[in-house]
Amino acid sequence: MTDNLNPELTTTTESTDESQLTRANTIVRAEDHARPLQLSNITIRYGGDRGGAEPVTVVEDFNLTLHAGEMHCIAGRSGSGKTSILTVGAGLTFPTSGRVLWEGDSLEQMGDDEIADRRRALIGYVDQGGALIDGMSALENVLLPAVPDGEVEQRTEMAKDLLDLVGLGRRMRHRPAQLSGGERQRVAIARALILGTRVLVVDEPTASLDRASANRIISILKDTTNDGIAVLVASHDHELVRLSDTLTELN
Ligand SMILES: Nc1ncnc2c1ncn2[C@@H]1O[C@H](COP(=O)(O)OP(=O)(O)OP(=O)(O)O)[C@@H](O)[C@H]1O
Repeated sequence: MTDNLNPELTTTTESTDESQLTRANTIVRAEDHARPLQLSNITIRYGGDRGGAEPVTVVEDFNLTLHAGEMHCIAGRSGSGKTSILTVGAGLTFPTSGRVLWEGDSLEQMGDDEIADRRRALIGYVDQGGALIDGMSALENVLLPAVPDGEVEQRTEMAKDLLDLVGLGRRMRHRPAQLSGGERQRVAIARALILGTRVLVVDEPTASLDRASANRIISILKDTTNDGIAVLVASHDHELVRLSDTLTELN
């Protein structure tokens, strides 16, 4: 794929200025663009509240630096903590201890509103199954993240381009029920890229897909990294593991 999935990214990385302005109006140093996501000494523990379920430590002292233009795969058996790490990295949940840094800034120093703003500008999250809204077309689903900022009109061409790039240019008016599992997953990936994402976080994107559909998803994720986007993916798919640039295997 030679087309650029992320025009905003090109604009910012081509600049030689030491500091750059992101959509969230935050000054980001150039070197921090190269490491959009870092997890430092992350421990995730669930339960243990008074009267609650038994405590379970899922992840202990976990470290990861995700680089721009790289696909990192978190592999491991079911229940090993892959989704837990993805949601912590995306700032959707908080670790029990440790630090999450987005472009060099620690989430500990941010309030809820700033985390939400920064997440919208930085991260596209595709959850397991890539849930879409049933009553909306593929195009409307892709444009959904642009609704809160009133940017639907301005992003419509980009949404069409993204659907083209994931091979669904002729299915824009189709609703999720009219698409296959792999096609729905591709719409979900396009939707996660619509705001000019620099980090694409994807949970088990090839689960329950046949080999051909799974390979198509993998090649879209690889193409995404060619545009400088960092991809963090949880998967036990051998082909995805093989094609990732870096790998963490959880026990
Ligand atoms: N909110 C929660 N409260 C208690 N336990 C939880 C919670 N969320 C996850 N867990 C437990 O933490 C462990 C890790 O879950 P997680 O979903 O991160 O694993 P996973 O590797 O993504 O699994 P899978 O491959 O099956 O999706 C599991 O044992 C799960 O039951």
